[in-house]
This record gives sequence, C-alpha cells and structure tokens, in this order.
Amino acid sequence: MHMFQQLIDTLKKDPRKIVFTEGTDPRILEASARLLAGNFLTPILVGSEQEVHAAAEESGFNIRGAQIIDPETYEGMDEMVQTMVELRRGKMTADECRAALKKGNYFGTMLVKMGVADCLLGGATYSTADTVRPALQLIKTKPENKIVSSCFIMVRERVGDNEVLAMGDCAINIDPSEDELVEIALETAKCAKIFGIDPKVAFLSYSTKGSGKGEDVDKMRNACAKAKAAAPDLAIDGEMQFDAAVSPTVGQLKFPGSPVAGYANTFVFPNINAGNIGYKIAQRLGGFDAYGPILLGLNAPINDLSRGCNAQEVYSMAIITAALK
Ligand SMILES: CC(C)(COP(=O)(O)OP(=O)(O)OC[C@H]1O[C@@H](n2cnc3c(N)ncnc32)[C@H](O)[C@@H]1OP(=O)(O)O)[C@@H](O)C(=O)NCCC(=O)NCCS
Ligand SMILES: CC(=O)OP(=O)(O)O
Repeated sequence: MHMFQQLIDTLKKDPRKIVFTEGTDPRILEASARLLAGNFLTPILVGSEQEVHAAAEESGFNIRGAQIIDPETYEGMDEMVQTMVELRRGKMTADECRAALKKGNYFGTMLVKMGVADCLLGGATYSTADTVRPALQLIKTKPENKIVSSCFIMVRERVGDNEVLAMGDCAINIDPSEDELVEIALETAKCAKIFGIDPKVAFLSYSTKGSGKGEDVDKMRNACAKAKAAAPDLAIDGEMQFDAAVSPTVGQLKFPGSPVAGYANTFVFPNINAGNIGYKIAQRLGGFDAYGPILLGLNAPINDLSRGCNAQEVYSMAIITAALK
C-alpha cells in the first residue's frame, strides 16, 4: 500500500531499532524476518538466545541480523534497575524494579527509555494493560498532553483508492471524561491526518442531536461542544449515531446541515466498551484491516498489538511505530 511505502522510505533514510517484547512468538519472528529482508528496521527480540533461535528454527523464519537481548543475562541490568528506581521513586523498591525487569514488557520499555532502542511493539501475548502500564509509568505522557489515549487506523481495500478511517479510543481509557474525550478527538484527528485522512470527526452516541436522553448523551454533546471550541478549524459534530455519521441519506434525515453527518471518517467513541467492540466489528465483519492501537500522547513510540493479530499486522505496526517516532 502507498501509505506503507512512504513510511518505509522514511525508515530507509534513517534506520531504527525496534524492541519486540515477545521474542519467541512466531508472528513476531515472521514479521522480524520480513523487516530484516527489507533492511530498514532492526528488530531487538527480548528473550533467551537459545529459545528465540529454537522458535525461529521451528517456525522456519530467518532472523539473521536481529539483536536478541535476554533480561536474565543483560550486562546493563544494574544500571537499568538504578534508573528505574529513580523513575519510580517512592512507588517501587529496587527489588520490585529488578523483579519487574525480568519481564519483557518492563525490560523492553526500559530499553527504549535508556536509548538502546528507538521504539517498542508488544502485546502479541501480553494484554493491553500489561503492555501499556510500563510505558505509562516509565515513559509518561508528553508535556502537552494530559492523558495517553489511542486510535486505530482502519483500512479497507477499494478499487482505485482505499477507504481509511480513524477510531478512538478503543483501547486505553475505560470511561473518559468530557475533557478526556476532547483530547481523544483532537489526538485522533491529528493521527488521522498523518494517514492522509482529512478528518471529519463524529462524537458517537445512541442519540442524534438530542433524539435520545441520558447522562451519556449529555457527555458526548458537551464534549463535542468543547472540542469545537478548542479546534474551530476542524470539522467536528455530534452527538450522533453511527448511521447518521456514515450514511449521507440518514445523516441528512437525522442531522440536516451538519458538516460531518453522512461523511464522518474519524470516530470518537463514548467509552472503551463501544470503541473496542466497534473497531472489532469493522475488522471482523466489515473487512477492514485494523492498525493499532496506536498510542497517542506518549513520550516515546511504544505501541500495542491485539493478541488476535497476524504477522502482517505485526509487520505493518512495526513500520508505523518506527516511522512515527
Ligand atoms: C491503561 C490501564 C492499564 C491503566 O491502568 P492501571 O495500570 O490500573 O492504572 P493506574 O491507575 O494504576 O496507573 C498506573 C500509572 O499509569 C498512569 N496512567 C493510568 N492511565 C493513564 C492514562 N490514560 N494516561 C496517562 N497515564 C495514565 C497513572 O498516572 C499511573 O502513573 P504512576 O504510577 O506514575 O502514578 C487501564 O486504564 C486499562 O486497563 N485500560 C484498558 C485496557 C484494556 O483492557 N483494553 C482493551 C483491549 S485493547
Ligand atoms: C486492542 C485489543 O483489543 O487488544 P486485545 O485483542 O489483545 O485485547
């Protein structure tokens, strides 16, 4: 796809190193073999050298050129523990940090923090919470952000051009407040632009323009008003139902005059239940490829995978993670 070729071209000019926290997973090994063959991104596989090589041999992938780092034998471990204790001052003891660093998720995150790697991709077997928590604790939110959130870039092949949508937050914030929804909307729109989307942002609900009543409706309407005030140049509207957001006919019927209804391509879900279920319906029944969750507002490029991912998704997410550094 054109979008990926541009990202690959960026990486060819500035080759980078990416940590995979699950170095023995066959999907990670397959993606690593493809990255190595392309010669634009070096995988750092976390795990025991013997186990990683055995897994690669068993699955038949050539990972020559990958760096393998085993937390059990890592020479820089004492320095890493000391740095982590400083970062977690008052929250984790040295013993707790040392124990945490035996695990790929914390170890990989510290490799990024200490500059050994440029970026990280995890979550092929770790849950999202376990992939993201070390990043929230050690990498932290960018100074200009209040929260870390996430979005998915959803791509469906079409003859001529692809259909590309952005959806947030389907993975991190469980029940975002109005202000958090504003941040999710603006960050998701920013990410959408990187992927060539001219964002038309819909604040989704079970109600369109007051057709339904309830606290959740008020929350989306108020958040939408705040987002419009914060970003007057963006096309933003809501609250609206999904059919009003994407069907021009229904949009015209339910929300006449809206600059977004009927043509939305950037979706803000009211909570993680709606978002996570929504993106998986688009992926599993709607024929969209799902790239994400792409973390937004984090101080370094660290991303998560769905445990249901395939090797192609790992490969694509590795490119996205490294190129958006
Ligand atoms: C992201 C998540 C794991 C954080 O939960 P948690 O670890 O229990 O969070 P805590 O409240 O203990 O906070 C841990 C640290 O992360 C920080 N943090 C938590 N949520 C954050 C956010 N959204 N943005 C920035 N920082 C955050 C806290 O400030 C805290 O930092 P500190 O330890 O330095 O004080 C949790 O919100 C979650 O489980 N989300 C849903 C994940 C999921 O299941 N997704 C579905 C599949 S994709
Ligand atoms: C993003 C997501 O839903 O992750 P998982 O499928 O691993 O829970």
